[in-house]
Amino acid sequence: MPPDRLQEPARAAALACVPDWTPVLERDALTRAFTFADFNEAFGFMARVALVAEKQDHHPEWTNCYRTVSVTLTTHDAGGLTQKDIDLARAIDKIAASCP
Ligand SMILES: C[C@H](O)[C@H](O)[C@H]1CNC2=NC(N)=NC(=O)C2=N1
Repeated sequence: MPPDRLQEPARAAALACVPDWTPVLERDALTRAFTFADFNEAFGFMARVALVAEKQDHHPEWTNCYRTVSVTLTTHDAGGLTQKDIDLARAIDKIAASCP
């Protein structure tokens, strides 16, 4: 059973928890870019996020160009944003905050 898409007013409250992420309205997704000191740090971030994504069974759409990792989150099974995206975004923010 896919999780329910976030609807107002819960959607606004959920988005307030991830203020550094930008809504992608045409996809009902969230996106954020992270830039690190070098490629090694960027890849280390990705490795840590990958483990959390697997644990949450919720996976990012992402690209990496040298020091930058661009992450987009949406719930494919639901066709839009769910609480799983918010939870993963917050986990990703914590990982990024702990990187040098
Ligand atoms: C079978 C497995 O639980 C599902 O395919 C999970 C895997 N990871 C996922 N990740 C994301 N972003 N959206 C999903 O709907 C999703 N579904």
